[in-house]
Amino acid sequence: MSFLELKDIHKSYYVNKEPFPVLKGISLKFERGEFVSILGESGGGKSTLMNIIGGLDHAYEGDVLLEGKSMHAANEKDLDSYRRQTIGFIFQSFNLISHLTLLDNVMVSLEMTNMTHAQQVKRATDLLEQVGLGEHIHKHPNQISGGQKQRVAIARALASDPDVIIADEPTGALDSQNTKEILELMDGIAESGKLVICVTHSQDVANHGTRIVHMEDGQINEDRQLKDPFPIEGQQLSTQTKHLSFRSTLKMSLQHMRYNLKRNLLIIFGGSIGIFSVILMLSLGNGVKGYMNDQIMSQINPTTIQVAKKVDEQSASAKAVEVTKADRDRIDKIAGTQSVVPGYYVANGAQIQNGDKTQRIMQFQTWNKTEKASDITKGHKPGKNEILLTKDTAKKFGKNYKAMVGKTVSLSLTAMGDDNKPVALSRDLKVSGIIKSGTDTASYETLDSMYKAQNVTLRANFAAVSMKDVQTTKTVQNKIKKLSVNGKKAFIITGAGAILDSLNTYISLAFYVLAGIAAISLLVSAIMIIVVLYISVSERTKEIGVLRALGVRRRDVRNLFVSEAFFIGLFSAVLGIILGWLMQLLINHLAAPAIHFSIIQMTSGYVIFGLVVSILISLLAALAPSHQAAKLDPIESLAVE
Ligand SMILES: Nc1ncnc2c1ncn2[C@@H]1O[C@H](COP(=O)(O)OP(=O)(O)OP(=O)(O)O)[C@@H](O)[C@H]1O
Repeated sequence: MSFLELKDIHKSYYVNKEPFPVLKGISLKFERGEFVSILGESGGGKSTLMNIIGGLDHAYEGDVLLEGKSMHAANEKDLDSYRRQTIGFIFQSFNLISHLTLLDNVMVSLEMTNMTHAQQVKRATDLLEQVGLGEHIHKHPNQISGGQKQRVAIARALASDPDVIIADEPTGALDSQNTKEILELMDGIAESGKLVICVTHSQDVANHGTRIVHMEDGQINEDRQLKDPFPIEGQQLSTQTKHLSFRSTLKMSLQHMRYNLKRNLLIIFGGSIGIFSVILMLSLGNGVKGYMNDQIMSQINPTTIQVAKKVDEQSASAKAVEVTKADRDRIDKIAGTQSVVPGYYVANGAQIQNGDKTQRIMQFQTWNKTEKASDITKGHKPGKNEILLTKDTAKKFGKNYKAMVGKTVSLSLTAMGDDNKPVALSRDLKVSGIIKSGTDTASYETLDSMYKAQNVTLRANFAAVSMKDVQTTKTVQNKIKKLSVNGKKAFIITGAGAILDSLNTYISLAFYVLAGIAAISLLVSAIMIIVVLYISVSERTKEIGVLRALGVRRRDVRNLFVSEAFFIGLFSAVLGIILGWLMQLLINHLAAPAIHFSIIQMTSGYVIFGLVVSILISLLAALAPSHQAAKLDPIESLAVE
């Protein structure tokens, strides 16, 4: 049984569906320790035969037997492992991976062996020393000469200790001195008990080996033994291989990114702008919402709301809009309410007279908990026959507005009788104090007695409902909104509480629109990443071919591009977050004197969101290009100039 045997190999290429036969029945036997040169005219099918022997091409008739075992039934996985374990390729154009150092070029093969990392580094260094490149291991391929490149390729081919070395015109690109040295190295390989098969045009090179096989018209027309094969000592154990680990693909993609640092930094910067704008928009939305709430909350009591009757007509009668005792009891039953008190709001404008000055005031209502007692700057809340003036109203009666406290003013307003006839009411009230914001107020009892004095009934047109905290207020507010009479909603929330809710909705809406615009820049980054990865795939086609020839699986090639996209996404997100954070510091610092509030409020939620979105977008963008890379045919990829 021969070590490697080719049995009646036929191979045709199909051009426009027409078969073009290249190999027409090749049968050959090879042994370890042989240095076989395959000679023949150009286009005679030598490379085609090498691809079949090397497990790169599976579409042929006939059979390849390795130690008697047929390769015909081999699937893709078997062929990957065959190339890793049994074959070492040496190419005419060296095919080193440009972004890896010489050491790492050799390491690619070794990373697919069961050796420890330290053993791998030692073996790669030893091999490079053996081929005379010990001092250059950290150089990149573009920093060494052609002859040196071919030595690296030899070291790489030998790395995983394969049984067969296939060399396609290994000296084709070298001068005579380098040719001599490379042939000596190859001699040494055969001498070490490996099978060396070398395609060449040069008779001199062929004469160097132990055997010459001559091909013509797709067949062997001469098979000549020059010397005895090198002796093999015992059964050789080759190194066990495995597929490229995920860690190695991550490392390789980082190495590639580092090699193309400038370009990748630009891409990452581009990507980060998308993430930066999304995070900044969300944080700004958050900040503005917080600011608005803060502003409004500072003027109202957030745990008390005003509830009015929901009526369809604009000018409903006082009776129709009355929030009755029954209504208040209904509201009071809702869990979470602490107090429900009647209130009256004068919409028609009331008048306050102080001496000869009369002021018309647009808002007047009965004192209730929506007013903030803490905002009373002088005096106290209105008691019986008292009135509390806002700072604005008080100022209209004189510069020294605080002097109004204790004075008596006359409050006039128009009440509506049950017969819908207006009744004028007026009473002298003592100014109990000044409040810096809110409404001019008197107590409900005071107003009630003013009404009674004129035989008019005061009908509460709102109820002030108090809760224990803001959260309960929201829940109760929603429950009140749901209460109905005859299938129709019974109440509406009035006052600042109502504005707050809709304001928040508008702010959120506005910022979702802005975040949407920022999302467009994310989309642009995604397209950019897709384009970049496609360019990268086409730039690296040859490298993909080399990796496949070394036994790297399709899946690992895909992972290589996916990991690169992952890193682009990750680094873009990190940069975007840092930029966003810096912007937050800057804007908040600049805005602080004017608004005393952090207008940009980045949360950890937004940071995580940005990170996840960026990585997801990059991975999605990598889908098609990485799939394309994995799909590439290794022979075609290697043939790319
Ligand atoms: N993918 C392909 N599709 C169609 N024809 C092909 C393809 N690859 C090779 N051929 C043809 O098959 C024939 C053998 O090609 P191959 O590369 O094996 O020759 P070769 O002996 O290695 O030539 P050279 O010494 O010039 O490298 C050539 O005529 C070539 O044009």
